[in-house]
Amino acid sequence: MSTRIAFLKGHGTENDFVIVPDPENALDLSPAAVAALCDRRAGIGGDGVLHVVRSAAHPEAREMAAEAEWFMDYRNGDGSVAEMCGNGVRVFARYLQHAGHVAEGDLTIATRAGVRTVHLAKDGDVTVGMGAARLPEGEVTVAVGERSWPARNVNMGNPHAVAFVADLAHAGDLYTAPPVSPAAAYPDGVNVEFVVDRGPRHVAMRVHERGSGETRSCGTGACAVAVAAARRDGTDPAVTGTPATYTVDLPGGRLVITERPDGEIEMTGPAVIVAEGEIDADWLARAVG
Ligand SMILES: N[C@@H](CCC[C@H](N)C(=O)O)C(=O)O
Repeated sequence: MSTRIAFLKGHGTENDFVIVPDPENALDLSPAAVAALCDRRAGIGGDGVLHVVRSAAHPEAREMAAEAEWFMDYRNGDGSVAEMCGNGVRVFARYLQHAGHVAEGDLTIATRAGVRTVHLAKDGDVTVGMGAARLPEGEVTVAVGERSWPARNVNMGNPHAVAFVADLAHAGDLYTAPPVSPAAAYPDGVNVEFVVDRGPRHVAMRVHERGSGETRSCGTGACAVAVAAARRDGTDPAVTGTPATYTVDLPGGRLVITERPDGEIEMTGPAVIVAEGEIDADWLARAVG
């Protein structure tokens, strides 16, 4: 009988992930293996993989081991590595609780963007301290077909271009990545958000994610959108001295984002484990070729 690899499936506002627990970092999770797992027809299906590794066992996380026992080794659906995933970190925390590694309450998780603090609430929602946004200087432009928009360059550990549009349909089918210029502003690629207003401090968005295509939600994207909206609306907490809270509606659900005067951003939303099972290691080896 062939070896089995444990997995779970989870999502946060329908941004869905294959969760692969591998505490000692024993698996060879190549880009091709990640892409095979995320394949929605021939694999399990997901926007990305949450590879769950003890920080002490991963070369990229060893230095964070004293602060955070677990490292979220996040991979996009095409197998590429990303610095951070906001929905992913909530689902990662939910998995740790589900597996009995942590209890309800506060915990820390190591990511490539640094250590993140997480609160697992009794009501089921998960709040993540997402750190502060960086706002690189310079104009960027997002285009779809004949239309183009000025966009805000926001870095949440990973890169975003946020464009306010009149209608979310103007983003088109998002089958391919919308061009962002100048390309030099994003040497490692970019996640692109299209945003419309729904009411005071209430917006809706669609996203094209680097390495995954259009997804039903993006946590770092929602944070980038809230930061851009606060600058546009004159509610920048660093200027007003008052926290700014935005409700962000996504195709897959709702996230609530608060930015504080010191720049720290908190994101609250759901995180759900939907299934668990075993991957046939022979199948994975064949799929990788
Ligand atoms: N869906 C995620 C972001 C995942 C990484 C992104 N595609 C990138 O390459 O930066 C989120 O919820 O933040």
